[in-house]
Amino acid sequence: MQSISTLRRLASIITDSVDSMERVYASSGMPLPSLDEPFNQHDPGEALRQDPEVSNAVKNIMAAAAQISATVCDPMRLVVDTSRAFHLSSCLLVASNLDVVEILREAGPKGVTAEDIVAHSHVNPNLIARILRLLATHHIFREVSPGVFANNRISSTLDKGKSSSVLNSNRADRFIGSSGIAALVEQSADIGGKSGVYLADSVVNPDGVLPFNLAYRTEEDFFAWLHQAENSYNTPRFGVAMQGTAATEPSDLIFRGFDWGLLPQNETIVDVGGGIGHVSLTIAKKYPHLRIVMQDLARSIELSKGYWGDNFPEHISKQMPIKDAAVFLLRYVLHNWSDNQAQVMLRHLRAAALPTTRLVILEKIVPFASVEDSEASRTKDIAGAFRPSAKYPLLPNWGPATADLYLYDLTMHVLLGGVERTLEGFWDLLEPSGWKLVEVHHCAGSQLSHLVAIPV
Ligand SMILES: C[S@@+](CC[C@H](N)C(=O)[O-])C[C@H]1O[C@@H](n2cnc3c(N)ncnc32)[C@H](O)[C@@H]1O
Repeated sequence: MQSISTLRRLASIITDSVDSMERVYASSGMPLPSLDEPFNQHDPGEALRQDPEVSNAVKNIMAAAAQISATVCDPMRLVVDTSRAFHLSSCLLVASNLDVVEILREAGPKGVTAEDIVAHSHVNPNLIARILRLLATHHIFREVSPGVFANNRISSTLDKGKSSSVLNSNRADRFIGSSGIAALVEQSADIGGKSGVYLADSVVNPDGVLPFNLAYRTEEDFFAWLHQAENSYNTPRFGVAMQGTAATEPSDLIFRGFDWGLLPQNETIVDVGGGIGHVSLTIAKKYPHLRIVMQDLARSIELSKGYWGDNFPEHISKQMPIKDAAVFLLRYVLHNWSDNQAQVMLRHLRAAALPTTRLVILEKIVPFASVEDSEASRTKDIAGAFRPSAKYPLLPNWGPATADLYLYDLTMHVLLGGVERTLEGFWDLLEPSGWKLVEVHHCAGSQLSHLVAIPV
């Protein structure tokens, strides 16, 4: 009985959420983007997903739909299907590697046969059809008629924006100028995927060797390995993949927390581990009165000079002082490292900080999958820290609607021994390193938060 009443409550969460989405879309005079049409990032209907009412409804629908499926399914089948979920990741990698999305874009909505998709390669068309069918079954691509495939809203996000012939003739530059989603997907499914299958071996490894090191038979850490000369394809792909992480976020996310505009003329922002510098470039374009200093490994700095040269040539910093920093910006940096390693870095930054320096961390803050007693937490007095949980019977963290947090967490672990932290985890990291967490900004429509710390 209880299961049926829970099922009804979940179903009504979905109905109520669809009603509120309908209201917002109708009052904005926009249709909801169709699953069957290619994704258009300039469609105002896509931007409307950032509306707080819509983003809340989306989370509720995703969480309730997944919970209904888990409630009604054959549990043995669900657990066996989950053990084979890695096929989805590797099929996505095949589709992206072979530029299937661009070939399908050129073919249009009627689609194209698997034979035509691989006409210029030695790839087996039957196998490609099976690979695309698995993806289409999960709403990535459409099988418009038997053996004929077309893009849909999900698959087309992989579009690198070039013709298939250009992509085919210059593989080295295939990600340059793209949104970064294909690079992110390939980095995740390729190096992340190969590493991930070693998790079980690594967990019981007596020397604690990480999955990445087992998979790639190397003793170097992921970044040192990535920057080796023989990985010249993977290094720029990683840089563009980081841009892809920004493409999955609201485009103004960097301006939805710490107020960069309050920094006086010529103040310095040090983009620590800034990669190609796509985040600080966004800040520099809006606030050209600020100085940006990039700090990263030599090869990343080289790539960042090319990227800034193309996008904002007059603003490239030629020097690397960090003693006068107004802000140390760390986006997706601390999560790469274990607590011990991250504390070493934070202590170095503390030693270089002025009393007025701010540490601005952009990372995901991981909630528990259970109810949290926020009043009992030592982080309860931090301004902006409170974040609501989903209401029963939904999982408090909205279940699979926030799965990216936990997928990132394990990605960081398998590659680097890194970790996505809870808010208390950040507190415990910062406090012994000489920093006090004073503000948190959770951003609507995003899992990425701004955490602001001051030197103590
Ligand atoms: C996950 S990426 C984040 C890049 C960028 N902050 C962003 O948000 O797109 C981590 C960055 O840390 C850099 N990194 C790794 N080890 C480093 C080191 N020892 N010194 C400086 N940077 C390092 C990597 O090259 C990479 O660009």
